[in-house]
Amino acid sequence: MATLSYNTLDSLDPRGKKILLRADLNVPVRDGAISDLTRIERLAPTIRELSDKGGRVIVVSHFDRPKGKVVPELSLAPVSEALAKVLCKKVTFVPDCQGKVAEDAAAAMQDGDVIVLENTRFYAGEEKNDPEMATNLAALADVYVNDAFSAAHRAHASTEGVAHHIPSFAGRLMEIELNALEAALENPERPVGAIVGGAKVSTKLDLLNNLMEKVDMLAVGGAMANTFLAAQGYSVGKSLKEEDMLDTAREIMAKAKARSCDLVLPVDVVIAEDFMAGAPTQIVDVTAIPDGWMALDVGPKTTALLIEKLVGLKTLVWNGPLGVFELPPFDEGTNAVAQAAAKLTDAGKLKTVAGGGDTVSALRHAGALHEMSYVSTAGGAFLEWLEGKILPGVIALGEAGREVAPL
Ligand SMILES: Nc1ncnc2c1ncn2[C@@H]1O[C@H](COP(=O)(O)OP(=O)(O)O)[C@@H](O)[C@H]1O
Ligand SMILES: O=C(OP(=O)(O)O)[C@H](O)COP(=O)(O)O
Repeated sequence: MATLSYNTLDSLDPRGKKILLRADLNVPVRDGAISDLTRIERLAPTIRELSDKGGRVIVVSHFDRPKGKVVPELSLAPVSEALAKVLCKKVTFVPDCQGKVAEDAAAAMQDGDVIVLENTRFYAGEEKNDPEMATNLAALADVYVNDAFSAAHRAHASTEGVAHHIPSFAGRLMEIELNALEAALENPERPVGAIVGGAKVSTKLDLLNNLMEKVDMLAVGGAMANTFLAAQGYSVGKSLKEEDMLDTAREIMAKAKARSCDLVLPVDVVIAEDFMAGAPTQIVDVTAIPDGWMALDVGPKTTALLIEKLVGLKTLVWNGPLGVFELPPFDEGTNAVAQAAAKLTDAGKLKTVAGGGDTVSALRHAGALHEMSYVSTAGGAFLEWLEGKILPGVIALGEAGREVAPL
């Protein structure tokens, strides 16, 4: 868990400066409405500080994965409205993040103003870390502040490239996340267990390889588990799985055996034919998922097994819900395990560090959020940090920041 030096807001006088603030406004959405405000609430103090001190705050963020195309449903306009409500302050939405529209909006700002630019991932250059896009973003501002720890594992134009052009600083949330995770997990009390679930199989499955070296128990749930079940030769019906990653899953299973890491996979699942509330469900062993059905939650035997495993741990890290918690009854596994973790934490028997946009939402849904020892806004970034990687967005603050003349 390496750390790097970086400038913080303590060394920035924001007055009169245009500040490009990389936030993570990738909030969970359900039925078209924002279902959890945690990322916005955790970001708000940085914006308030910069704006109250006379900075001109240009918020930039991605939202979901539009893959370089303009997808109107993935506009940041509604998130900008939610930000204004949390800040109790006028926030102007700007319908582009580079080019004339963004340049004019930045040029018209007064001290203390806050604007939100449109989704950076509407441009393919964002995820390619295109130098031209990074230059365009940097040209909007005098300084760059990265407060998006949860996107710091992505080397994108707005998280990495831009820091090479203008003086760069870590925002307050970035600072808090890095310090809190280090304090909680630098020398964790063993045994350490990890629960990894959720749906971002292609980006998270690979990192289990390294994570396994850091933990004594690794439990895999959610859609992530389906790939492991398929890799074991079980049919998973039409469950979400990653065909390309079956070999990686096999590698991870073999490595767990060789390293005596306790790899816990579901033994039973809750299945449905349709992805909707009220659809008929069944509980089946993982060996008996019928064609045309989907595993949407861990089953009761798996839930009991996971709770039993928790009792033997001193430290738990958790990213990714165990099922489609947004759609009851597929929230039951996540709820039960979260409540058990909360109880053990409350009793002082377990330290729990959980993170991820949807994980936070799931823990809140389970009524277990406030018992966690630390809650990070980050999921994938948190897991990569835990692997021992220095995240590109953090490296850029430490090293690229020194390539440009200081203020
Ligand atoms: N078995 C499953 N099949 C499909 N989706 C699942 C399954 N289990 C969990 N999910 C979904 O995973 C999503 C969260 O995954 P992810 O984005 O990786 O978590 P986080 O944002 O906390 O890092 C949730 O929207 C949830 O519905
Ligand atoms: O929601 C996020 O990460 P998370 O789902 O791991 O918590 C971040 O906004 C990063 O999003 P990405 O995984 O599409 O790059």
